[in-house]
Amino acid sequence: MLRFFFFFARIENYTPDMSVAEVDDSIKRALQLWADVTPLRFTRLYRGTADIMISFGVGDHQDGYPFDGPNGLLAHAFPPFEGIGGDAHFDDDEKFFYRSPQGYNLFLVAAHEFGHSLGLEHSRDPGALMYPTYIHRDVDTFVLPKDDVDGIQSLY
Ligand SMILES: CNC(=O)[C@@H](NC(=O)[C@H](CC(C)C)CN(O)C=O)C(C)(C)C
Ligand SMILES: [Ca+2]
Ligand SMILES: [Zn+2]
Ligand SMILES: [Zn+2]
Repeated sequence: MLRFFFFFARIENYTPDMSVAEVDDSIKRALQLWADVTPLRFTRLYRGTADIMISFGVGDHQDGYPFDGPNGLLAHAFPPFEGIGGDAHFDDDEKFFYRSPQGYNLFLVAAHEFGHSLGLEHSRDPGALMYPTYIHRDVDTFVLPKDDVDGIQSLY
């Protein structure tokens, strides 16, 4: 019998770095990466409280984990549990890109954060998405590395 894990996600605000459509598509594809290899299913909410509340903020944004200005920390997310659990915050002092050979790609950053939102810790494999340091990759050819597939499938 097929069993699914349903998560709700809501984009609370937007970065000025990209168009709304580009942010929406980046987030959608970052969630789809994980759904493609698990019985996870994501539904977008436009109001109210979702499991994964997605927002952009700068400096102290009232969760006890202030951002640090340009570069350094790019984003953070909380492991799944009630309240702030699952939420993903992006440092809007960064310039996020939709598709470009350099800079911080929102899809890649978001995919990493959602790994945390779903319960994954960091990986020691430098090829893994869950490696603690941002590594730029070509988003057109990006597929979820095996280390990450194994990790998420060990949870769901
Ligand atoms: C360019 N700056 C970096 O590589 C920084 N790493 C990050 O901002 C991590 C997110 C990336 C991997 C998307 C933070 N993290 O783990 C969130 O879950 C530092 C290594 C400087 C901390
Ligand atoms: Ca920063
Ligand atoms: Zn935060
Ligand atoms: Zn991380």
